[in-house]
Amino acid sequence: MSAAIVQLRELRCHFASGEGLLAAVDGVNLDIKAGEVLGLVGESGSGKSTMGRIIAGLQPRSAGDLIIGGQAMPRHYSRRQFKAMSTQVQMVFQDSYASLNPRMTILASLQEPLWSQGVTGAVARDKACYWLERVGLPQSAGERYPHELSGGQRQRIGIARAFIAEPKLVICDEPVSALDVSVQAQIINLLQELQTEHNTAMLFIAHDLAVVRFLATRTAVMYLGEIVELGPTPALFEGPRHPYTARLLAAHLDGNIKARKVIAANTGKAAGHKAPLATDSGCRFAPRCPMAEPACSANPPWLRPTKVDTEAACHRLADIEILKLRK
Ligand SMILES: Nc1ncnc2c1ncn2[C@@H]1O[C@H](COP(=O)(O)OP(=O)(O)OP(=O)(O)O)[C@@H](O)[C@H]1O
Ligand SMILES: N[C@@H](CCC(=O)N[C@@H](CS)C(=O)NCC(=O)O)C(=O)O
Repeated sequence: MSAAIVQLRELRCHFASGEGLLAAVDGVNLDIKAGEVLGLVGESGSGKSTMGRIIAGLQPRSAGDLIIGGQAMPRHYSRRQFKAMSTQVQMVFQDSYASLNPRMTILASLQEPLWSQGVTGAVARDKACYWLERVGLPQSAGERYPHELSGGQRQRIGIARAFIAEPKLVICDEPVSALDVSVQAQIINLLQELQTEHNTAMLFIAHDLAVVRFLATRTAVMYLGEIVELGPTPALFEGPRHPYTARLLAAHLDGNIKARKVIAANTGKAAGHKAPLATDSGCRFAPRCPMAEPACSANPPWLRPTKVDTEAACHRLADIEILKLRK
């Protein structure tokens, strides 16, 4: 069992909203292990980006512990603490402009993470030149500015910039969803190559379940601020135990457009489904769950081991396992 790079313990992030405190992340316990690719899926508004941003130090948490490389992280970082943390954790954003300074050349942007670690001069420049080539760009691109590159090229730079200082974890938040379909696969392949080459752990946030199934060793499913199912990707995709996971997979993987529309109409933001308030009790999925019983709305379920080596937070787990075995 490899060591955990990141440990989340009862992690919470609440935002003030008109109706009260909105629980974007609500009591998440999770380890990200060295060298693993952990997929994070769930509908829009389930708290995936917020969780990624908290781990990357871009969003303060409201409560709970964030432990990186065995060290408890503060809620608010000083400049020095942020620098130290970012040697271990880097992020690739959906919007490739987000990590690049428009006034800096590509070569300078690539060197920035090295400079902040005290690596400068020819050593930093040579490394940047190496990475430019490694992500498939011509050396001449180093002299350009972000707006002079295509979206795909810019994302390659975003990736190079995340990997250049050899972090232990790279968080990818929807890294290809803003790109042309024709370049998405190339970027996914590049991420996979680099992850394997450097044995970097990756938290991979995506709506595209097929991509997560392809890339991730383990997958976590989030629903309204909570992890409802977690486990090895093949087991989770082949034998989902949580009714929400089953529904998510059915809608996305069957390519069933009608089902997808029904789900969209019944889920999260799209349906005006209420975001969870910090005071809500019971299972968050109960109002939409075909298996729900009155008890489901009374107490919150917790993650429990299933018979297929995953964990699911569902009060009806025992019945679901029996149903699955009968099939
Ligand atoms: N800075 C903020 N202030 C107030 N509410 C926020 C803030 N950031 C996120 N939220 C809310 O927190 C919830 C979780 O948002 P988050 O972006 O983490 O979800 P997500 O699963 O990443 O969604 P998507 O897949 O659409 O990116 C949403 O209800 C969102 O509106
Ligand atoms: N003046 C440039 C130097 C850039 C540089 O070193 N470029 C690399 C490629 S990324 C190179 O080998 N250039 C060709 C050369 O120096 O002969 C800068 O620092 O911005």
